[in-house]
Amino acid sequence: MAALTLLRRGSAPARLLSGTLNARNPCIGATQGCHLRRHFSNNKILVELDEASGVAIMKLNNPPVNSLSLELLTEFCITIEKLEMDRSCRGVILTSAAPKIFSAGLDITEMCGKSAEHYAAFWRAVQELWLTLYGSNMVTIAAINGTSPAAGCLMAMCCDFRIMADNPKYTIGLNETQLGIVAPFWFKDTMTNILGHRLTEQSLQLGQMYTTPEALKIGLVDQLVPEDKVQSTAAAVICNWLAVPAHARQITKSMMRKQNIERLVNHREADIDNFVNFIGKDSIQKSLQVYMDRLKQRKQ
Ligand SMILES: CC/C=C\C/C=C\C/C=C\CCC/C=C/C(=O)SCCNC(=O)CCNC(=O)[C@H](O)C(C)(C)COP(=O)(O)OP(=O)(O)OC[C@H]1O[C@@H](n2cnc3c(N)ncnc32)[C@H](O)[C@@H]1OP(=O)(O)O
Repeated sequence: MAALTLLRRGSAPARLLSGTLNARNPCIGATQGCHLRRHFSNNKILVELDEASGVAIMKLNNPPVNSLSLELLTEFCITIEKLEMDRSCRGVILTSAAPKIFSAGLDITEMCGKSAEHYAAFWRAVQELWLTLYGSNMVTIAAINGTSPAAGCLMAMCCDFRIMADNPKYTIGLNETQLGIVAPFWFKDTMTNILGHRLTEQSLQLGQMYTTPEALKIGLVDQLVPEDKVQSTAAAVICNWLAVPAHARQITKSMMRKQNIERLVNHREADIDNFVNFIGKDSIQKSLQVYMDRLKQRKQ
């Protein structure tokens, strides 16, 4: 259904080819003071679209930790698609409205004690998020202003560029094995394209969460900046990306990501069956329950 914008639209979409004003650098308008800002929000996602620059700031807003519930996942995809269809939007900065947490990853309660039908609907929504974000034509910049485990890290990895707040308390990584679960092949593929095979293998087996200097060193994030500079740096970086001729950048992005996207599209139903069977196992349910109990005990 949604997703696969890159593949569906194939080459450069008409909306970008027909753009005239500031086609070379759409951020120019923003610096000339002609700010037209549109705000819209669903329950869990806040959006501010600056029509002058063509940049939307999309904030995850699901307190306390931005866990990715079915509701949030659904709203996320609707928002990206809406922005994708909006002629005035060319790029998205993805960030968090929560202090200190970018996203805690998938909402574990959606994967515990529910029916097979629920697990299937949930997993389809997780797939949809990946397809929509990873396959977006827009420039996507992750402004990672907090800790970002598992699917939180996946969301950041789907973006074209990652800027993280240089805070010693923040970590990022795919920690699934620490929960007794397994990152699926498309999480793995996304990380492999960033880190390479060896490092991804090690990272996934250990369920490694990286500190910010470690994440920068291995290339999991592209830039570390002081916490109060995350948004301004993201705004500057996205201007550079938007200055590249859109059709050429999009075709290149499509060329780099197409294979991974097709792999999930072609195995989507089998991947859902796999998830439902896996997550429904007593042993896996027990692992998740133990993990949730530990999270709660940490506070006592
Ligand atoms: C053969 C098989 C082959 C292939 C496999 C097939 C299919 C694949 C199968 C499975 C794949 C699943 C992929 C899963 C991806 C995920 O994203 S899983 C989620 C991983 N996330 C985490 O591990 C993060 C856990 N949370 C934390 O570490 C911390 O909460 C935090 C560092 C994010 C924040 O710390 P604090 O600020 O100290 O906040 P609290 O810990 O007190 O949390 C507040 C509140 O929120 C609850 N919570 C935290 N995280 C989650 C979550 N992810 N989901 C749901 N709820 C969460 C936490 O319990 C607290 O609740 P209360 O106690 O206040 O009720």
